Amino acid sequence: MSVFNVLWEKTLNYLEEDLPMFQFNVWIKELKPVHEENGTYYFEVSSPMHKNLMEEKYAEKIRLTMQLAYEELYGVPGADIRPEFITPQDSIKLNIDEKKTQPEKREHANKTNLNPHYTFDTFVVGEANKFANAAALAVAQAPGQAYNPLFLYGGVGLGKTHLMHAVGNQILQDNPEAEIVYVTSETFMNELIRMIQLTNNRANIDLREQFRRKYRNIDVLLIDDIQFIAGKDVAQDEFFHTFNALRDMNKQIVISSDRPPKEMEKLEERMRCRFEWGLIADIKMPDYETRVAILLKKVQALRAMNPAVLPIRDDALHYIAQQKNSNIRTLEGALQKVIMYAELHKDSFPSGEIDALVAQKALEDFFSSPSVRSITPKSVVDVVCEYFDVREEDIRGQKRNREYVFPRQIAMFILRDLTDHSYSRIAEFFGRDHSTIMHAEEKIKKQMKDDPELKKVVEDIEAKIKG
Ligand SMILES: Nc1ncnc2c1ncn2[C@@H]1O[C@H](COP(=O)(O)OP(=O)(O)OP(=O)(O)O)[C@@H](O)[C@H]1O
Repeated sequence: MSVFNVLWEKTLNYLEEDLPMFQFNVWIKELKPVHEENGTYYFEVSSPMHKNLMEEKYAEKIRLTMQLAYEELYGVPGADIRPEFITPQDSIKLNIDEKKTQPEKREHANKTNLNPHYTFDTFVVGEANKFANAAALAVAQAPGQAYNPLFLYGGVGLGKTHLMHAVGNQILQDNPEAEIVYVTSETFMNELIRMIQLTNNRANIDLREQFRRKYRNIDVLLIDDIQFIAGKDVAQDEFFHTFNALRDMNKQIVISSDRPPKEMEKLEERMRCRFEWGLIADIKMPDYETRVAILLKKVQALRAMNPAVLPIRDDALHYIAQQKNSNIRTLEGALQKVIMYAELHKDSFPSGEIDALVAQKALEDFFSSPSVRSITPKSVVDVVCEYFDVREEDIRGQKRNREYVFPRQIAMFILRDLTDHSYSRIAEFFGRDHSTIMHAEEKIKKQMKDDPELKKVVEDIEAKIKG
């Protein structure tokens, strides 16, 4: 799938939740992403009337949503995104059909859901992750031959996903023809369940074949957060056969987990022993110097992407990095918060640079919140249910009435705000895809900016949760 298609798929998920069903089905779903050039994203529309309507009514919404989706996919703001709507005649004039059939190779190289920013170059190596990094590099240089599977484990937000993507990106760079699939175990399970439901209908019997082809006719499988598969019998069984098929053909498998195989209680024995066949490498919390170096690298990347980001002095980075109990994702969150704060208050520090004092001000409440460990998805949902007088099964269920969707999104937002649970972990609790959690987080964040009453509601609920 091309980068444009991946971005559009994610944008569609968001728009589907935001727009009335009729508008979404009639106008938005019909758009055909055809071509991207220097930030302009061309969509083919069915008629001049459709084009006018898109330009007048939906263009801005689509632009903002694509920007949000871009940031969520790649972890950096989507620079200048401009949607453009063209009729089939325009598309001939612009010669877009010709561009669509550009060399096979380029199209192929884009067919991946890897984050291009997660590479070995952007991964900072220190004592805590040097073994995992070396193992990942060895695998990237000799896929299917060095260690198979490579099993990476470690705490939340310490770089497992980053390293997996780095393996994939490196293999793709050396061999643009390689078929690489990155998937979380949660998505693997959801796809499997959907496939099983659909194949109950005999007309769809070849879906099973399609599913198997997707996971077995590839060169590299990167599967993230495998711990969620433990105890799910059908998924474990399917994964067992996928694993065997790939390994028998010397195809590389990289697995990540929050714990080593021997501590995964509900994991079937046959799976455990296969996970132990290759190499098991752990990632620990990086030391202080490495944390500073990681933050520095993030700042450099951010400023390269967006020169308007104010310069940040080393003492500010040291201030952030000294928060010992925070994982890298939390530190990145702190850095983002400092940048946002500085942007809003830049008139009050004439030096134009972000220093430790500014960082300290920006992060007044950030690190002093209660231990993130004591706040669980269940404890948040309990308080939210009480506040809105709804039942837990309605919040965690699939109903889409506003009376449930709104508290559900608030609960998702609060979990991201008060804890360092990953999107996948929260998604798993709500039985949804991680993009739904990202969307809820962004949506509530945006609404809070415009609506002081909502801000107060969220603060009240958060205060109750903190006790
Ligand atoms: N050594 C590092 N160098 C650069 N960035 C890092 C490093 N370690 C972690 N990060 C960054 O921290 C963030 C969180 O990392 P990542 O998502 O890979 O964590 P994870 O271990 O997969 O977490 P989870 O268990 O929640 O899935 C990412 O933005 C990643 O780029």
